[in-house]
Amino acid sequence: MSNTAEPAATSPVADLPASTTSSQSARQMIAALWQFVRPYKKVLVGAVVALVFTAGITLSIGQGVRLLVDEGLTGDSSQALAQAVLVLLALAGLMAMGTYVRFYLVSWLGERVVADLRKAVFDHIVTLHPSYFETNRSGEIMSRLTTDTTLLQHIIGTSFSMALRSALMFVGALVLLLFTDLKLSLIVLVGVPLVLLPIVLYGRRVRKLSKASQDSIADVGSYAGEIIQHIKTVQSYTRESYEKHAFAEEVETAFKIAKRRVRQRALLIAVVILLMFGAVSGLLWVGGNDMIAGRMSSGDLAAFVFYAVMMGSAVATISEVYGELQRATGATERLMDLLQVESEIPVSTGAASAASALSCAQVAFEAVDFSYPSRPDQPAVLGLSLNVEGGRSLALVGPSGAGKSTLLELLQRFYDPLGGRITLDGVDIRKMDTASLRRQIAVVPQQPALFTADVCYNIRYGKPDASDEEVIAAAKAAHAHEFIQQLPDGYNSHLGEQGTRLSGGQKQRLAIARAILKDPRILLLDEATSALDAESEYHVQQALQALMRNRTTIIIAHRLATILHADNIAVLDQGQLVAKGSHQELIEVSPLYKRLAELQFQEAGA
Ligand SMILES: Nc1ncnc2c1ncn2[C@@H]1O[C@H](COP(=O)(O)OP(=O)(O)OP(=O)(O)O)[C@@H](O)[C@H]1O
Repeated sequence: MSNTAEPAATSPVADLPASTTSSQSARQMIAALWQFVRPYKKVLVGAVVALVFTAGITLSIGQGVRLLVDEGLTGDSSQALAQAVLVLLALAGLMAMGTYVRFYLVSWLGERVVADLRKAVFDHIVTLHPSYFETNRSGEIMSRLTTDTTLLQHIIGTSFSMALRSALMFVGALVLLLFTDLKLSLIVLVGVPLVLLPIVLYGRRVRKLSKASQDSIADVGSYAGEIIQHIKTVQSYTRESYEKHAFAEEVETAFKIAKRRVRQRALLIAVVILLMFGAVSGLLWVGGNDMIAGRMSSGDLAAFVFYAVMMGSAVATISEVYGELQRATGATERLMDLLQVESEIPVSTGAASAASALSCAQVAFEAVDFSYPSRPDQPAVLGLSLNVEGGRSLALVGPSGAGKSTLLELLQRFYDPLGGRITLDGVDIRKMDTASLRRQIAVVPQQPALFTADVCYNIRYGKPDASDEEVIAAAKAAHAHEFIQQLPDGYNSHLGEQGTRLSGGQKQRLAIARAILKDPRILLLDEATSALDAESEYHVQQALQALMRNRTTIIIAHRLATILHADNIAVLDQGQLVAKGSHQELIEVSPLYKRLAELQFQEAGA
């Protein structure tokens, strides 16, 4: 009956917004969670049996107390006392056993269900279309994976069982009270609604504040995340004290909201305690008088008070757990919402037309229109038609914001065009299986994405089952082998978070090695704009030449050398194709190209 063993009051996670609609969303929450609990029905049954068993034992302890008082303490025989104590000890032993089983099974269930839920959410997240992550802050998605699931773990592993146990205790204690003394029981029955009323009323207020509190905690988290991510910028502009100040404000706002919530909650607890002990005192007064008048034994009164306190603490526990269950409703809702987001671009449709059947890997953009979901009124690509023959290379040039990167994103189907279509060997890429389409494409981005792992892992990302020899061969072809060998642990050298321990040119060459290992039919290159030193540049160029051979290649070209080597050049401006041809042709027909080329020549000359 003690609710100190598993304190319900504070979970390590912040308060989360609770849903405003009450019992309906609670039912939905249980229905949603049930899908995850169902596979472990046996454990659940075991836990419930243990729970009922321990509740029964706890209730019978009241009878033990009665025996102890009547037979042992107020009787004369020490034999009777010994017997009563033995009965109590036996009950305690059984309870310890039952509690062990209950605690283990229930906590196991909480951990297991949350582990499954986390996996389900993550599995779903990695298949979502990229624009989802533009409209939803990554910090918020992370907090669903960690904070919301941790809260649910607490709820399933602790709060549910406490609520159920308290409900059982409440009913059991009530029945036993009625058997022990009808008049006193009626007093208790009048007292209980008095205790419940403020709980329900105040509970609502606390819930509203919880939502505000959670939102401000999320703000604090994303603020800190951003600062840590850009720590070098913060320090180089010596903005530390400004950031400290701004962060402190966020934290203080969160504190103020939390303070209001805590005050309401403290008030709630105080009122409950006051009412509960008021009721117990009333009971002792009436029952004590009955005992003095000889209408009740002292053991009966002791048992009665025992049950009344048990009932009271059951109600108190439910009041605490109630708030948590409300918060869990919010957390579950958010997780289920996330699970129900449908990817606009399915990763694998199982469609018949597999890109693996590509014959020459010819890429064509046909009257493509596109604007990003976050900027629907601003076209990023407008009526663009462009053709790249299989095995040939096309350089995209144009001022910043012309839509060059967007074309590469569309071709990888991170977004779908709003008008027109993109075809591979004449087949609309929307009709292809997305996974097999992407398997045909390798990208070497301007800022290569490296994972917090070693060199080998990062190169092998292009082909997870590649042998060590294949990895080394790819690194050699990418002109990366020499510098990798000079790293402290060669191919096993750890690269630090996002590959921070490598130079720009080295990162690029790892990305090229990764692409070589993938051995794609189509290659998308976004040349680094940052100037590499002559030697790095030479190595990167060599590596790229090797990689481009016999592959359909689209390059966002910033370097003159690349532009001159490309089979064809497309000039883009404001999402439109303004000219296409060879370098010589374009110099003559496209003033924009001429200007861009002159700038390049000047740079190259310099
Ligand atoms: N995720 C996005 N959400 C909204 N708008 C975007 C997004 N990415 C790019 N844009 C906008 O789309 C337009 C085309 O951008 P894109 O990145 O394709 O240009 P770019 O030619 O590759 O430029 P750069 O050479 O500077 O990389 C720009 O106006 C840009 O602001």
